[in-house]
Parts: sequence; structure tokens; C-alpha cells
Amino acid sequence: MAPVNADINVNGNGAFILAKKGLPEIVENEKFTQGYSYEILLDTANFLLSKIKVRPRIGVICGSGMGSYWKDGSLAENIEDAECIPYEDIPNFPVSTVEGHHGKLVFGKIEGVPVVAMQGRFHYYEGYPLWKCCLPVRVMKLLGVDTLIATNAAGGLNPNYNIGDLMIVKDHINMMGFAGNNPLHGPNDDRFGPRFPPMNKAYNYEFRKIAKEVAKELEIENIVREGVYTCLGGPNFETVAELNMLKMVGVDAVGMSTVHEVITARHCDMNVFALSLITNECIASYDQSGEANHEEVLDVGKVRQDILRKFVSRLVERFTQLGGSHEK
Ligand SMILES: O=P(O)(O)O[C@@H]1C[C@H](O)[C@@H](CO)O1
Ligand SMILES: Nc1nc2[nH]cnc2c(=O)[nH]1
Repeated sequence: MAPVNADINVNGNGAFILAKKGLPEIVENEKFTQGYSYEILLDTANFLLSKIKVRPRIGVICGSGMGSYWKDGSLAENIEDAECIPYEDIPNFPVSTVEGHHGKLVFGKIEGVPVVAMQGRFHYYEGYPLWKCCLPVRVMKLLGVDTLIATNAAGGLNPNYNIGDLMIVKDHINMMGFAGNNPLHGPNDDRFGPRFPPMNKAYNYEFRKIAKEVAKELEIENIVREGVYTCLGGPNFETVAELNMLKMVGVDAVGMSTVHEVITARHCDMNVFALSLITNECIASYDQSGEANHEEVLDVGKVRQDILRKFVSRLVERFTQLGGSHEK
């Protein structure tokens, strides 16, 4: 794991606190997508550390409709000793504006492993620049998270996929990046990671292997796939011509998130696993009836919540057992 250039101390109340040191601040400037400085995000991390009992090791981002599992009563069933912090109470955090994204950080333990779950993520189409959509990933890193599990709802473009399938993300195509929109755009702060991060091993090979083993153990291998994801800016779903173009370049599932989060996580040397829930069939023919809609996306999330919970819990346990020495 790349060192974050911060000392970790314990304050008088027994809470963890990160000490600021090092390079000068980069001034926030949304227009030029420079993002928040390292120091500003340390303030956010220190605020969270002053509130929580555990230091999370794994971060989970809940996709559309999947956060509902983590809500209220059912959250407590899975995340032990849950501590919920609404986004609006967290300094420098954006707020969730999309149905199916509740807007809370949930700290606690899954299978004894300290975790933080984002019950609601931020999307570009909500009006946030990409760096801001990914701000929580950097905060997670400062909190001590070394592994990111990102989940999302996506349209199935691969004709062999069915609604309700789970796609282990093998790779992505950064369509927004092709147009110059990247969460790392702007001055680089080496304390987070290098100016030119590699991306050929973005999705951890060992994690993907484990996920396929776990799928067998849970007897869900018939609904588990592995494929290539792409993120478009949204909020509209795709045209037939767009979908056919994406199919031609090798995309299996289409969504509106995850890619920029993964880039940010890999930039600061986190290990990454991502999972797409196929919530709808991409309509890639003019003869086909029906239209994509957000309600269907949320409904499929509800139907699959139990399987997702079991799958993600087992992955948290197994990824942690792997330790830090594996090939990324
Ligand atoms: O947050 P995710 O990527 O799971 O959400 C997807 C993309 C849109 O936000 C929404 C469309 O229904 O689902
Ligand atoms: N872009 C996109 N995002 C989605 N999220 C869930 N389904 C879809 C889809 O079909 N397209």
C-alpha cells in the first residue's frame, strides 16, 4: 500500500487522529477540476476518526438500489456495531440526490473485518465534477482503507446476460476519459499517488479468482459472469446506436459510475474489486420494445439484496484473509 504522508496518533479521547504535514495546499477550484487539497481531506478524515470506534480496512460502495440493504434494521444485521454518519454532517462531503442512494457512511464490522460502506454514491450527472464524485475514495484511503469493493447497477449489453446476473468487473473502458474528463485531471499531489498511474491491473486478479470460488461455494455460479464495464455520464440511458457502438468495442455492461472511483482508488494504490448487478437489458435494436428506467433498476436491486449481502460478506472475509502480499 502506498504510504499516505500522515502520522496516525491517538487523541485524548482515544480517537485516532491524522497529523498534517508536508506539501503546500492546492486551492480548491471546481472550474479547473483541481479538487480538494490533501489537507482539506485530512480534516474530513480526522472528523470521521473522532466519531468512529473502528478504523476501516475495506471500503464498500453500494450501487443504485443496493444500499437499501444497508438501511435501518437490515444494516444492523450485517454490519455489526454500525455507526452511521449522514453525508450532510461530514465536512467537505457532497450530498446524495438520487433515489436509491441514502447518503450515509456506515462504519462497523462484517465477519469481524472493520469496514466502511457508502450507502449512496455521487454521480457526474448530479452536477458534481468527477474529482468530487471520488472524494470519498481518498477519504477512505486516509482512514486506512486498503481495499475497495465498488458495486453498481448496470445495463446488460452482452446478449448472454440475464437480468439479475452479477458481473465481476474484469476491466473497464473509460469513455468519459477519452473525452478528457478524468478524476485525476488537474495538478497531481504525490501524497495520493503518481502523476501517471498504470491502469492495466485495475481489477485485482486474485480478488476476481476468489469471487469465482465464492460464487461456487454459494451455488450462484450460474448467475455470476465476468466482463467489461463502461461508464457514461448520464443521466439519460443510451440510444440504440450508442449501444451498438459500445458492443463493438467489447463492452458487456453499461453504467454511470465506478470507473472514476476505481481510477482514484488505483491512483492511491488500493486493491480493487467491482461488481455490476445487471438490472436491465440494454435495448440495442430498433425492433425491440420497452425502455430502460430507474424503477426497474431499483426493483432488481431489491430482488438481489440477499444474494448480494451474502456474496459481499464472504468476499470481505476472504479478501482480508489474503493479506497484503498478493499480486495486484
Ligand atoms: O450508482 P449506480 O452506478 O449503481 O447507478 C446506476 C447508474 C444510475 O445512477 C442509475 C440508473 O438507474 O443506476
Ligand atoms: N448507462 C446506464 N446505466 C445504467 N444503470 C442501470 N442500467 C443502466 C443502463 O442501461 N445504462
